[in-house]
Amino acid sequence: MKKIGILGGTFDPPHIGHLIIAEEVYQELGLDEVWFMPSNEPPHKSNAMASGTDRLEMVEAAIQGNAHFRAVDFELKREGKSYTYDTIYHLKERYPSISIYFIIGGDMVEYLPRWHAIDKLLELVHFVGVNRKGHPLSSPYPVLEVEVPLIEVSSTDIRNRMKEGRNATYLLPDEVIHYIKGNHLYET
Ligand SMILES: Nc1ncnc2c1ncn2[C@@H]1O[C@H](COP(=O)(O)OP(=O)(O)OP(=O)(O)O)[C@@H](O)[C@H]1O
Ligand SMILES: O=C(O)c1ccc[n+]([C@@H]2O[C@H](COP(=O)([O-])O)[C@@H](O)[C@H]2O)c1
Repeated sequence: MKKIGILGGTFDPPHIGHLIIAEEVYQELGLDEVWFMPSNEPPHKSNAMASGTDRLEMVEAAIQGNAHFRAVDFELKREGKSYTYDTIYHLKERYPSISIYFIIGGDMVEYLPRWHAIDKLLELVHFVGVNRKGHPLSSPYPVLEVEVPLIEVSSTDIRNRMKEGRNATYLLPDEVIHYIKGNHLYET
């Protein structure tokens, strides 16, 4: 059975926090691949500023050159809120012989009790929690814990910097900054 990590997210935009946690979990758990999966509409927060197409392009730009990372558009093809249970249910039908490690930051670990169909979802995936500043890992659910270097970066902070014309160099790959500037994202 292939061990596939899935990093679901809004990726509005993708940043080094996403890349570092994906790589750390890949190494630590000996995964075969990590799939970066942008959501269509995030279940628990307001919709992304950038379109699904732009977010997928930015993810592709961010992971280029890494042979074990892949961008997948499963959720972007589905209308409405991207509940993880719905996605994984269909994925399991399509790829019956993969073992899924769903990677989430500490903020999402805290939120797990409120995820849609969480009990059924727990039967389909292994959750992997990584620490995030302000969100030490603790959960009533079985979550594999992987310790990562604390990177205090968020998409919200990057969008704010972009809007204010402030520098975001090194917080996200140059290729993503280039895409953002070329497509006039996050200017208002
Ligand atoms: N710096 C970070 N450290 C650890 N986990 C992170 C970090 N940034 C994002 N994650 C995790 O990556 C996943 C996808 O995150 P998402 O795309 O929503 O980015 P975000 O920076 O949290 O966005 P926003 O600021 O817009 O809420 C989530 O599980 C989140 O917890
Ligand atoms: O299914 C749910 O109820 C659910 C609730 C909150 C978050 N998620 C998923 O967790 C991942 C990270 O969420 P976010 O909002 O930080 O991008 C993303 O794949 C979301 O679809 C899923």
